[in-house]
Amino acid sequence: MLTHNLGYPRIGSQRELKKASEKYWAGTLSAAELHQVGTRIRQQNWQLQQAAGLDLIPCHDFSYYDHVLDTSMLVGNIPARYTPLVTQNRDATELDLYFAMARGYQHGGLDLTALEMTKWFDTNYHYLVPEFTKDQQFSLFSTRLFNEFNQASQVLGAAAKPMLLGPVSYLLLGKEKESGFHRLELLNRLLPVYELALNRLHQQGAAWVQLDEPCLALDLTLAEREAYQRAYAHLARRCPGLKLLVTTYFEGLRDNVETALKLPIHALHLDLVRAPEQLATVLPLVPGWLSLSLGVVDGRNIWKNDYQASLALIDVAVALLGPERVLLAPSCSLLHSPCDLDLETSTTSLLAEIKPWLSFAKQKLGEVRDLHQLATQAPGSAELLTHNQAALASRRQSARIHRPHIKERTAAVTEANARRQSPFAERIVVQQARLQLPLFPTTTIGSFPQTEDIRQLRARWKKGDLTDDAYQTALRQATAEVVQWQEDLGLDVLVHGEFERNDMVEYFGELLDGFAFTAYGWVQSYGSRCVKPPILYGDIHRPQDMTVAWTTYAQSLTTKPMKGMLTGPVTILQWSFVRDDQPRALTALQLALAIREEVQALEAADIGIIQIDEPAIREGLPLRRADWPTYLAWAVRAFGVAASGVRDDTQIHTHMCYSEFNDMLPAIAALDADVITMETSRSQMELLAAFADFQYPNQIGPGVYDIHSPRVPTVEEMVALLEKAQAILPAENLWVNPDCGLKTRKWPETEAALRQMVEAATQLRQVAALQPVS
Ligand SMILES: CN1c2c(nc(N)[nH]c2=O)NC[C@@H]1CNc1ccc(C(=O)N[C@@H](CCC(=O)N[C@@H](CCC(=O)N[C@@H](CCC(=O)O)C(=O)O)C(=O)O)C(=O)O)cc1
Ligand SMILES: N[C@@H](CCS)C(=O)O
Ligand SMILES: [Zn+2]
Repeated sequence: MLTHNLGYPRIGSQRELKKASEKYWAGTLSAAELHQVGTRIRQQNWQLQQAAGLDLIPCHDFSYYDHVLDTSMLVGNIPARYTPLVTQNRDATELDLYFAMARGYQHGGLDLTALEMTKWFDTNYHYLVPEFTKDQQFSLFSTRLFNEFNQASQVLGAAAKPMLLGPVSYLLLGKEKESGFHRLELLNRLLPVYELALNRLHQQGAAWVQLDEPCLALDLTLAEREAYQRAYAHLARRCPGLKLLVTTYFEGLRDNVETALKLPIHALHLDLVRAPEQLATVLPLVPGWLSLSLGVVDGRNIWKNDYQASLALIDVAVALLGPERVLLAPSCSLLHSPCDLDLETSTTSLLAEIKPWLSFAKQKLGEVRDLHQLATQAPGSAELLTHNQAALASRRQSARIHRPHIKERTAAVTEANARRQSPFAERIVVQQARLQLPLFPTTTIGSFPQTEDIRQLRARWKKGDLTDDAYQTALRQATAEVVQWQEDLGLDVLVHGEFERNDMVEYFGELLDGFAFTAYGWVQSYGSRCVKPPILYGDIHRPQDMTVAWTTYAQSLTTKPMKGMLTGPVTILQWSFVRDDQPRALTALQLALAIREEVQALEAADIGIIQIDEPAIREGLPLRRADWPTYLAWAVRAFGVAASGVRDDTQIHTHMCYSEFNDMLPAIAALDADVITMETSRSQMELLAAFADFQYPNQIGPGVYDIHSPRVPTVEEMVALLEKAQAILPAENLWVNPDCGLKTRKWPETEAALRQMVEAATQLRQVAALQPVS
């Protein structure tokens, strides 16, 4: 029984890669220094996994930005718009090209947009979407895979297990950039490149190669299933001698079991945390040539593994297949886990109390090793099991988790609590009478640049080097400046800037009872950006106002409407590590009640517009359509509960970003937010056509520029996008705003972009004023 790992966090336990990449982009670190940081992180990760006793250790799980982009680089899928970077700039390196595709490029007269970015399945990780054209060609381009395999094998003193995104998932996760073909038609051109790569790895000494095929756990068409057969028949035939391990995760195989089990591969990985029930279906059908990798340790959450439950799964598999055909592993890559619980050394925090219940990436490797020890009944097994059961029992019995009055309130929520008092058509009339907004009102999504200054201020305050008073005073000053600045720019609906927030979820986690938070529990979100998800371990209670003082202070400085800014219940749920001892729907409802109280407190403080961000509502959508109705029903209800405890003249906004929303328009309409602001600019407003077809009744602010790139949009391109929007949606329903919050941007580009955005709205208003009144 071999133990292995699908992937280890690549940011470094102290976020070394984030810090180095950002310095490299700022021009204060050389490429060689950045590569040194990368090399060091990989080396540490390999050594740590070796020390944990794993048999097969992954390599090429590291990435300087994103592993899907790495695959594009490997197979030479570089969209034509990046060619001038190489032809016009002789000094441009592969790394420059790589980061240009990731972040856009605006230098030396070149203005290249980044690849589109979207959510990696139902996680908070974002990948860069491969672009495909009809005559797409592939060829081996980047040699990073081969270099890293050599490095790993040197460090380990044995062959590492290279991992790469499988060819079918790679194609399915991409997008056609022109009509007239389907990207799966490119498979025949792609496979020879995979074949070359695998054979080269084999020549370098690889025995196993891990090919991630998470799409194999999705709803598949016949053509997609056939593509899997074709792809792996080809690779098995052309790469003899290599042991191919195909991994699936985030869902069960369900109706793809037959397809998966027919693949001529050496081993198949199953996510038995998300879908433990699939083992019973799969086991009797496993062909004689196939080994099973059992993903029994949760790669997506931070709770200690229940050894008894895992052993029950391992034992049945071993009984049927024999130990030599069973591998043990985490459920998915540990990319989604924080690095190391041992770094959490505070003895006074709440976390210290719940620490025995937790396990981060490093500890999860220990769990895989323990499970191997238990499954093979090695000496010390009994103590391991007893210790594990004691930790789980202490969590189950903890008085910290359960609050009867919260359970009663949650049970008493009615359907009326989840609905506004009047329909939108009536609400908008009283809201407009109160707010007096112009046509094409301009606004932003909430956050403004979180500069070094602001972050250091907070770091000093958290360390105790700055008093509460000094911290508050500095934040009030930043808020006052940004209010004045927005007035000067001519924005119509202002925000307070969110300077007091470390993160839009962690901030609320810190203020609500039922959450614990970590000091170093960072997880990569995209590129160099990380999040520190709070740990939702118990019943949720709101002991105090969370945003009212900041919002009312900002409102006191202006006569323009100031938007209250909250994170919605589904997003808090989705971006936290949540309890696994009750249904997510129930946890969402508890969060919704807490947010509802905050919404009501803002209304009572005379705030006329309240935005409840729900960027993660799409991300939480189950990966299988059959499960959608149940999720959407409770998610929409949770939003409704949070949003509906207010008068008709209080305008509720929501915001969503970085996902495909077309397939959930009825649910978005059911949220019944008065205004929704959303990402559309990278996809050139494609989404709006769907809203128009659906005859979406409420107001919409389609993002007119991409905030994930430092690139400053021109007035003309924003006018063009808005004209597109206006051609399909009533002008009086349109708002003008960026894609998402501006916290990741710098001030100069933020000011330039918003100035142009206000100008774009002004031009549209002028044109509208010239139109005859119908
Ligand atoms: C909108 N998005 C979000 C997602 N998920 C969230 N949980 N939050 C989001 O906002 N998912 C989808 C999108 C896109 N994703 C992101 C994710 C992360 C960022 C981002 O800017 N992250 C910051 C970290 C934010 C934070 O927690 N800041 C803290 C700590 C700051 C810090 O690093 N402090 C230093 C000391 C200070 C210094 O020297 O500078 C330290 O601790 O070492 C804070 O502000 O207090 C990031 O930097 O990665 C954006 C979009
Ligand atoms: N209000 C948040 C939403 C991000 S999705 C922000 O502006 O950062
Ligand atoms: Zn957003």
